Amino acid sequence: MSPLQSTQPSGGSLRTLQDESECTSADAALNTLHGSNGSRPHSSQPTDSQPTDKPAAIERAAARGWTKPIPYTYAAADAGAADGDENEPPVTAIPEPAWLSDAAKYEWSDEFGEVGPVNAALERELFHRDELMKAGVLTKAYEFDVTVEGPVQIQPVRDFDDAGLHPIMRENVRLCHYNNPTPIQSYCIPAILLGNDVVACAQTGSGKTAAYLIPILSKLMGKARQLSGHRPNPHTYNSMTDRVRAEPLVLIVCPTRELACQIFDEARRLCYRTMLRPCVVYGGAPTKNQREELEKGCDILVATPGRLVDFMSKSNLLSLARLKFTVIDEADEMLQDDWEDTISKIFVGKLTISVDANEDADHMYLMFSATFPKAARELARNYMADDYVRIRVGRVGSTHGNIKQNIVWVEDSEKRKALYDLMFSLEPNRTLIFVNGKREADLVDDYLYNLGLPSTSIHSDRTQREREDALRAFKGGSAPILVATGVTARGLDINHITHVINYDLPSGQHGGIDEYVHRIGRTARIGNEGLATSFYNTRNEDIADDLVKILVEAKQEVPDFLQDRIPEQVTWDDDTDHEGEGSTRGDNAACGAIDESGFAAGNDFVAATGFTADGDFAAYTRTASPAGGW
Ligand SMILES: Nc1ncnc2c1ncn2[C@@H]1O[C@H](COP(=O)(O)OP(=O)(O)OP(=O)(O)O)[C@@H](O)[C@H]1O
Repeated sequence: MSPLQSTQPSGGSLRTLQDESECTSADAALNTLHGSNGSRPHSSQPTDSQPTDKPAAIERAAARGWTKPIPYTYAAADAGAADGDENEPPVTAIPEPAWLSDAAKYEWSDEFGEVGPVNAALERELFHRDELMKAGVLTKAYEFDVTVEGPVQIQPVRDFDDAGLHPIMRENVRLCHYNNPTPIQSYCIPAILLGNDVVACAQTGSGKTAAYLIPILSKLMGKARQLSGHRPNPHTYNSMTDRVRAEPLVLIVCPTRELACQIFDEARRLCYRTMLRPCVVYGGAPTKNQREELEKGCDILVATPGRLVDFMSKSNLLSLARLKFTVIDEADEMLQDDWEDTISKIFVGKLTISVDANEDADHMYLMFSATFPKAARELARNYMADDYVRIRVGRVGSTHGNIKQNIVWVEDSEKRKALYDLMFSLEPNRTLIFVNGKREADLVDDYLYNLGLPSTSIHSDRTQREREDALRAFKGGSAPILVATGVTARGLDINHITHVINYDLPSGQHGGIDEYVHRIGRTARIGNEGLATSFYNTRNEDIADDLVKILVEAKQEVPDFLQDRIPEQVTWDDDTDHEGEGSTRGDNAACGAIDESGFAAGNDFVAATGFTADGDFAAYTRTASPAGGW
């Protein structure tokens, strides 16, 4: 018997989730469900909670409050506009785009002067949709250690008013309802405005996208006219005679199509009323639509690697010669071997010789992620300027305290039943279920759907049409249960995902603990709270040690069957600033030039004094909290 097995709870009165199925309080249900000692939640004996015929199943799900499952016509079901304020004048709703790349953006006209006029319909579509994320209200004090490493002193900003933003950017930030910068934004905004290359790492859902978009776009606003390529007039545009070659100033590359569309969405909001024109290109959707958008001019290009390289090979369609900023989002994923070739093509002018090379000395390179294993960090340095700034909020790869993490023992053979019962143990809410295989995703989705639960699924074998429709249904609420493979783990930002379930925990070979962190990070974003439930059994022993460290670090309950894995002290092999032999940064970081002066208490920003006498590289750590809420 393995040590793990010997610590499993055994026998006794085996509870079934049926006992909780009629609970009205989610918390009460969870407490009983998982037991105060993390006891095995599911019986291996048959239970009678699962209806045997479909009408009864649908009736039971409806009685619990789940919406009726609908067959595959999601787009039609969700086409409605957001609810409006009675006092607002009627505004014609912008119809849902056929593809996310076609989504409406602010169309600039040269007659506009410095700032474009308000476009009420677009404003409503960009800033007032029900499904947009709402920041949580802080119920407890949060403090993060922020480590900054680099040759320049970064003065964090605590208020967007003091950040030196372009007035239109300031206004757009207000329209986004971003009241205060998050800790990563506090440091990245000044670092990027100062012109530094940046490698940044902060927890999931902490606003990293805006941390780079706000300063980059703000820097370009006001200069766009002089920097951008020729732009046809959108109001008289003739696709036969007026089309131009896209020459973006900003390139943002990320690993998944869904994430690309999401970053594009944020760029659409932050470019509102300016001449900066964002576009997105990603695989699976027709090239025609994306090409047509590029031909109207593009300043901000968000892309997945494959489609980008494809378009880069068409020199009359896309040129990177004007690029001023290259951002790699989910950088550790993008720096994996699979992408190496693509990434070096993207870093033209840095690593490879190309006719279209961008030789601009001012070209800035930025990398962002919530996880950043040491090997990826070392690789990242090859692409950055020598004087790049590295910013990290909390430990690289850590989760944050507002995700309640539950690990429950469920044998493989019992997983479906346990899942079904779990869906009845809590109030119906938007729930994301992760499995490790595409076929499993289909099977689990079918299983739930046939039992009257409003589920849909997404994985890489699905057509892009199906992927976009599934996400739309999930966001719109017509299918509030989404079964997904890891493809959606990274970056997805959907409001009110209150529960993430790891039906399968990620294996060590498939992302391991980093993928776990990304997956559970789909809930409890930007100051909200959420629950992550993971089914665990002997097959997950390979990530058990890291899982326990994550639980202890985030002050979560460790179940009985993992108690013997608790280390005396939680340490992480690669959590060090020593990035390799002879690293100047590492040496200086280690020589104790650290200033612990914080700005959390009373929002007191104290100047960092942690620099070496000769002003060379130094690392310093402060604490930061989301000033006055998110
Ligand atoms: N200052 C802010 N105040 C309130 N909400 C914000 C702020 N900045 C960003 N947000 C919102 O927070 C949500 C999460 O942001 P984002 O997706 O950029 O997080 P992230 O750190 O990139 O997460 P992940 O690592 O999971 O990709 C988004 O809905 C965004 O609109």
